[in-house]
Amino acid sequence: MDTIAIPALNRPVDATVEIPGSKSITNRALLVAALAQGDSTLENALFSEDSEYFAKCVEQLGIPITLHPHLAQIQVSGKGGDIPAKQADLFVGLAGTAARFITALVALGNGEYRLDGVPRMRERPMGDLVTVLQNSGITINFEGNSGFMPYTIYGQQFAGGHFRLKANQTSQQLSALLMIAPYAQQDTTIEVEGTLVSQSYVKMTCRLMADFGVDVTQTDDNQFHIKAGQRYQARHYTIEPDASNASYFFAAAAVTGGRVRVNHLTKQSCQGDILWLNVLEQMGCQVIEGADYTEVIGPEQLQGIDIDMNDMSDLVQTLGAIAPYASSPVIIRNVEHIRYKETERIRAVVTELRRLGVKVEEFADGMKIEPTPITPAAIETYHDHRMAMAFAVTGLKTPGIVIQDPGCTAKTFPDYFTRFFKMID
Ligand SMILES: O=C(O)C1=C[C@@H](OP(=O)(O)O)[C@@H](O)[C@H](O)C1
Ligand SMILES: C=C(OP(=O)(O)O)C(=O)O
Repeated sequence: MDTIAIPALNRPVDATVEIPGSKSITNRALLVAALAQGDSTLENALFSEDSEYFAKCVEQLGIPITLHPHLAQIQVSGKGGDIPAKQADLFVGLAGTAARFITALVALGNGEYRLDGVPRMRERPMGDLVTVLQNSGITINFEGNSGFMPYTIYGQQFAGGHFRLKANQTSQQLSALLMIAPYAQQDTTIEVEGTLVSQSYVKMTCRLMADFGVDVTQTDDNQFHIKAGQRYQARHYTIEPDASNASYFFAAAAVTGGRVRVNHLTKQSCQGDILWLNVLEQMGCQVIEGADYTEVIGPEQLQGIDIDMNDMSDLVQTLGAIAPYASSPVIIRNVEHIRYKETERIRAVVTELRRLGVKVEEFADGMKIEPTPITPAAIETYHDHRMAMAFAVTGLKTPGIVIQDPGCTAKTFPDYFTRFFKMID
């Protein structure tokens, strides 16, 4: 297996970086542009496994897509809600957004659509979404366990109506239903039953829908109404840099007492993970906001923090990876749902921190990390891009840290290590 050795720096980083487009915005924009009538152009789109699987699925459904990777541009020729393909065998890799959003998209078609992913994708929750589709009259055949991929959906223009949906393991199933609902046969109301995790991503969904001309009415935190007959408008759309992927670069400034500027990303971002800047401020960093950039300046000594990360759970690994360098414990709470992501993330972070000799206590919904001197080790990444990207930052302060299978960053950030090494050049 490939590995990358991270060279420890005995100086602060001092760099300005560009981060590729947001995965979450790219895949939402691909979906709504596919449903719009006519040509949309997505600028600063992400080119990575997650977005490429998504684009390929949309194309297989008969909606033309032209990829211009060198321009970071994608053109989508939307079919106004029509799904031309009557049959498709679709593969989503490990992309949770593709799995959930494409499942919902094919429910609008009139045909037979088989969906599958990598083995871990077959374990990730789909059940609450497919139950709503079944309750609306759509037939789904599961090849293995009920509620999990692989399955075949017999689409027949989603009926809409009133549904209850659980969203305590992932918010993506709610986002998926919201985005197809304008094309349902009747108005749709979705009532979230119990806890809604990752709320910031649902806000992002409503924002993208509004940007493409569709309204969602929210009567309270858990009730969403979408009028049938609304239509997305094709348009030119510029995608923000990925705030989750910017977190590693800001973290590099934080741990080395250095300075990192990320261009084209500001606190006005529609991505919940922009809250990472507040986390770093609370840990002692200085954040400078420019008109079209944000800069983080790290302190001499990071402080610990006690934080609910439910709304920014993709950052648990970033915080976990820098936590041992804080002067007091870091406590991460309310993220039980990260056990269902690319890997069982609470277990993965705890295991790898312990491999580095760090004192960590695991909770059902988080962990407590004590300030501990680190013993270098080879970090296992469990096919999870965020394990590789986050623990590379740990390696900037302790000589001898090695990242196994660095290629797993291809999921959302194929040239992460090129940019990471440029930052410390
Ligand atoms: O809707 C989205 O784009 C996402 C929602 C979050 O997932 P959960 O809702 O499963 O927490 C996040 O972890 C994922 O990276 C992207
Ligand atoms: C959880 C993630 O991805 P997804 O759920 O979209 O596969 C992620 O990118 O950290």
